Amino acid sequence: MQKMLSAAVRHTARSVRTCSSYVNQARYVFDLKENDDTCRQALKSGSFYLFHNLSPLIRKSENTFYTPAVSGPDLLQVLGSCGKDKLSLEDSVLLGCSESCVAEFALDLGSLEKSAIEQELSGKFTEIRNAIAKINGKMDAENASLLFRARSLLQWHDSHQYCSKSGKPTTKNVSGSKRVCHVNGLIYYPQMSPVVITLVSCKNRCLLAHQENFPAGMYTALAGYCEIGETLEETIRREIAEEVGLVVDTVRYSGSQHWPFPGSSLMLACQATVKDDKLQLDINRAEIEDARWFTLEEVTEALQMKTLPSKLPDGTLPVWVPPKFAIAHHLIQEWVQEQKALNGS
Ligand SMILES: NC(=O)C1=CN([C@@H]2O[C@H](COP(=O)(O)OP(=O)(O)OC[C@H]3O[C@@H](n4cnc5c(N)ncnc54)[C@H](OP(=O)(O)O)[C@@H]3O)[C@@H](O)[C@H]2O)C=CC1
Ligand SMILES: [Mg+2]
Repeated sequence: MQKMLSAAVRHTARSVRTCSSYVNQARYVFDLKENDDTCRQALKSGSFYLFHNLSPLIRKSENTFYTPAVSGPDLLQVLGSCGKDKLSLEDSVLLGCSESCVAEFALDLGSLEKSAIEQELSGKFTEIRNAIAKINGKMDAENASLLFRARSLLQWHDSHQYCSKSGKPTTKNVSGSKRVCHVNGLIYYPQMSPVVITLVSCKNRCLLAHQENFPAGMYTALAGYCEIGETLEETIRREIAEEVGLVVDTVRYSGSQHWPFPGSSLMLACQATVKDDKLQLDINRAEIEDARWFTLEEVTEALQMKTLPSKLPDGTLPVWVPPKFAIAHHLIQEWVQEQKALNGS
């Protein structure tokens, strides 16, 4: 979280203490999570990212988009004019802290009237998933990952209002790092599901798939939820066999990303290969609409394509891959770069 905010969005934050190193920042955030009084104090000088029913407030500045950080006093003013009695700063959840140790929070203003807040704060509450194509490449990647974290946390709190054992309401601590049932003492921590996303390749071809619920023309690497008891490698092996009928030969970890759609997932991205005498696909149509082997040239072209490209003269859409926000894009790009390095181009 140390460099989450661009200079453009940090202007309203007031420095309250100095965090000269990443270790200091991490320990400050730990303190905020553990200590309700420290966190309550930090709310007064913190900066706030605002949402409305999980849609973040986004501002446009020339050709870029960003989420404005609103100061505590400014937010109190907005709440004062738009519905102070319905919400307080303590309904926020802690996201982390800036390099100068200003605590950063997210607050969902879904119980207030949207347009009045948008007008007051000169922004628009925008459903992130629908806006990805529009803001692709025009929003700082760190800003996007801050939005993903905030959305997941707010959604988790919204759906964990009651204890699954006692059925009674749960209460969040001030930072929102947990919820507690005061009847039986059960503690709930924000959860996420591990998901593997794998780019299967064989020499100079890689496998991309299209699902019915994807936007038209979008192809991506194969993904699937980890089942309880599985290792990462076992999930990859099972998902690839289930979805396209291939047997994975080698697996290499590539990177990870938090992904807040539809719930909170930790996407674990891997490169996998299959043997070149076993390339015949047997597509599971219940899960995948189409899957194909693509050449390096085809994938290079798809990477350069804008999201939601225009139709070709024959009425079909060219193949395109997920935008830079998605780890799938980086997985595909990594494979292209490795192939080009192998070919010496
Ligand atoms: N960031 C990125 O680059 C990308 C992210 N993704 C994400 O990866 C995720 C998984 O990919 P997908 O191919 O759909 O996964 P799967 O192939 O595992 O299929 C999804 C189905 O698995 C079932 N399921 C099992 N466990 C869970 C769980 N913990 N949460 C939700 N559903 C579960 C659901 O079935 P049922 O509804 O029948 O219960 C769901 O419809 C998606 O949410 C997608 O958004 C995908 C591609 C790229
Ligand atoms: Mg899948």
